[in-house]
Amino acid sequence: MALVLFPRIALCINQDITTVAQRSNIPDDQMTSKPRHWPENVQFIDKYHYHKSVPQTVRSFVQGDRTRQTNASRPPVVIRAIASPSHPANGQFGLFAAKKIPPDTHIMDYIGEIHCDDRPNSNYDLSLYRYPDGLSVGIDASVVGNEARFINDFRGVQPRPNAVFTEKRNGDGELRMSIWSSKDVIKRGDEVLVSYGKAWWRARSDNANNME
Ligand SMILES: C[S@@+](CC[C@H](N)C(=O)[O-])C[C@H]1O[C@@H](n2cnc3c(N)ncnc32)[C@H](O)[C@@H]1O
Repeated sequence: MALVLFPRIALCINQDITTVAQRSNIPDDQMTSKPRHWPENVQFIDKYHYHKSVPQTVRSFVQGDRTRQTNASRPPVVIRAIASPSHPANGQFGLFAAKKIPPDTHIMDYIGEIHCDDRPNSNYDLSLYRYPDGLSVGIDASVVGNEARFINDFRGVQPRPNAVFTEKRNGDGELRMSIWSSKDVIKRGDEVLVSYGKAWWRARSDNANNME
């Protein structure tokens, strides 16, 4: 899994959600209610947005047959500010279980902007699919996304992740990167943590070293 993040884009802090929507030409009917602690400079969405770098064939592949319809329900997680000096993401946000989550349970899907261009500076960019010819499809949640964008890596927090990313088609046939609980129960109040993968961290430490 290659999760890749931007150093937070310096969008104007008091820019409201309407302004972001207008700027990105997003229809009003795609605006959904924001969860608590949602940042003002990120648009909350529950459906993919498609960047112009995505060819129609790729878009059709991601969307699938779309003959079925499912209703999305609110995920069993909440966004919470981290205020623990021992947490490596102290001062940021994380995703926490709002209720007990049984093992091997679908928690939610990672939603953002589907793109086929390179986003080397995004820290919210997750790899969705790679074609044999090397074309890569990513989901970038740096500017638009859902609660899943707040999931942290387990390193320095817990000995192991309690959740995993799994590529799967949803009930509508759309290709999603979903978050599932792993083999253990996640207790109410526990932080939900995945592994971003060693390559994700290596890429960032290489970048930091190159800037020295
Ligand atoms: C996808 S975001 C996760 C949500 C982020 N904490 C936030 O509040 O927006 C990835 C960023 O979270 C932070 N992060 C996540 N897991 C971390 C960890 N184990 N140690 C240090 N930083 C972490 C890093 O700043 C990373 O670039």
